Amino acid sequence: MTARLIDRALGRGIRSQPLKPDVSHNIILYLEDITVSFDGFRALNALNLYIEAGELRCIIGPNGAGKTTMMDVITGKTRPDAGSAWFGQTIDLLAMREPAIAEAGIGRKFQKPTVFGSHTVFENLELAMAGDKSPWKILFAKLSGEQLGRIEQVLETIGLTHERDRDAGSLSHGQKQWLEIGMLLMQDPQLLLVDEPVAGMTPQETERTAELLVSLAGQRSVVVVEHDMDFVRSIARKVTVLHEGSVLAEGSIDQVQNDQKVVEVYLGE
Ligand SMILES: Nc1ncnc2c1ncn2[C@@H]1O[C@H](COP(=O)(O)OP(=O)(O)OP(=O)(O)O)[C@@H](O)[C@H]1O
Repeated sequence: MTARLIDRALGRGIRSQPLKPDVSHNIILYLEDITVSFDGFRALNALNLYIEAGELRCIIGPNGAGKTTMMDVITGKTRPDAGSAWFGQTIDLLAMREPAIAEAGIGRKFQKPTVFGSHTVFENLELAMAGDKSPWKILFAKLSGEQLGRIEQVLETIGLTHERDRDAGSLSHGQKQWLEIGMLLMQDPQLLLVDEPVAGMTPQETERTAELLVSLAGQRSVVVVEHDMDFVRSIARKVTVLHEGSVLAEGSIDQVQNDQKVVEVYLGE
């Protein structure tokens, strides 16, 4: 068996160490010919999508284009009828369940923040570090210097250092969203999927979120699904437009906004 086949076999099988994506070809996510049908209706239709290592990609598309379904396939929530999904060169996402996919390094931020309101910002990050260990154990255990350092680093990244002792429930909507991104960062994901991050945010919060997402890319890949075109313009280098379960256009925001097919799809909404 070649090394690649052994790696692939490991991706499917029992393992003692968490898998890390092999991005030696500079691609962190491969979706190829992914089709998902719901009662005969194709939510995804032979979708092909490639995300580069360190890239910040925005996914746009009219309602029902398949954006959520695509995220569901990547995270293992929905099984496609056909196609393949690889995390780097060696990790076969379609052979894994949701927790194993998260553990391999794919984090997903849903639209609605789900922080623990009666715990402080700091404790929320501590709890996020626990993974599948008992939350009580983590809250009452003494943190190692390394763990403390990681929490402080994440607090800095999400701009909540000065709010560390505040109950998460008393944060603004934007701050809660950043805390939840911070909770995902505690698991050090290599691919972060973010669903409509600026919905309901003030203009200042939106601007801060743009800076945060831009700062996260590079060390990891970030895929953002967003309807707010001004926001997309402010962060994206490359935009993918989905329509009827396939890629309609891909390129810079100017390229896709001037693409006749894209104009027709949005005008026809
Ligand atoms: N569980 C399901 N059962 C049946 N149909 C579904 C299911 N999930 C999604 N669909 C359909 O699949 C299509 C794609 O839905 P999806 O939610 O992926 O689109 P979207 O691009 O995320 O849309 P929006 O921007 O409105 O969130 C829609 O027509 C939707 O009604």
